[in-house]
Amino acid sequence: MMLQSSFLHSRDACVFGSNAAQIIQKVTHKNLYAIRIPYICGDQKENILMNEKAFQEYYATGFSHCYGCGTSNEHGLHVKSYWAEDEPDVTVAHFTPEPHHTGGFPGFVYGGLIAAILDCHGNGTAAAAGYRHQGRSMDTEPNLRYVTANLNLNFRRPTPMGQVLELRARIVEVTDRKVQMDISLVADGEATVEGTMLSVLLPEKR
Ligand SMILES: CC(C)(COP(=O)(O)OP(=O)(O)OC[C@H]1O[C@@H](n2cnc3c(N)ncnc32)[C@H](O)[C@@H]1OP(=O)(O)O)[C@@H](O)C(=O)NCCC(=O)NCCSC(=O)Cc1ccccc1
Repeated sequence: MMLQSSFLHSRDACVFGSNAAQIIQKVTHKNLYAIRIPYICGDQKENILMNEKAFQEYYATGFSHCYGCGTSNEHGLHVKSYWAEDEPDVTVAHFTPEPHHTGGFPGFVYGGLIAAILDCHGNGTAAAAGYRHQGRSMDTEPNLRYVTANLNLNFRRPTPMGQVLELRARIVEVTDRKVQMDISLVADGEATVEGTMLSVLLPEKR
């Protein structure tokens, strides 16, 4: 089977065996940063993860306990963000809500959870954008730490449970201190939540 990049984007694709191995090879060879992990099924998923580090996995230990995205928080949501494959200023993360993440509206996701995961995706994106702005990779010192200064969300329609949700951020402006983004949450190919976010770089001493 020919490996097409569109294949990697196909929403419900489930890749097994040699196809998954081919994808891993391609990822390693081209050093791609964004593969849609939820579209890969089975044990091979772990192999893909090993080849690609999420923005949050670069956070310094002292900053890795965030409830939304900290790799060291065993009770956390573990949002993991990556550069999108074909859009240089766009990042993506995927999140599958658990049954207890529902809101008061049965069958739909709790809005506060949506805000939390978009917030973490936005701050991860800001960090990645900040390093890129400084022309260095995320594993170099000093660490750049961004916090939310402003988060505006419009909940356009209810977000359904029981499926992988895509979190997206588009970088609008990067300065030495701030990263402005458009953010959205996509379910079933449709944006259910859209908004903007401003992340501000914390001074090193904080
Ligand atoms: C640090 C700061 C955000 C900014 O204060 P300072 O350091 O004194 O800096 P200063 O005020 O000089 O502003 C700098 C620039 O920014 C601009 N600007 C600022 N605000 C706004 C605004 N609202 N709207 C628009 N613009 C605004 C301001 O005009 C200026 O622009 P300029 O350079 O002149 O063009 C402070 O207000 C704060 O600590 N807030 C609490 C943050 C917090 O607790 N967040 C939640 C916890 S984080 C979390 O949970 C998520 C997470 C997940 C995963 C991983 C990581 C995190």
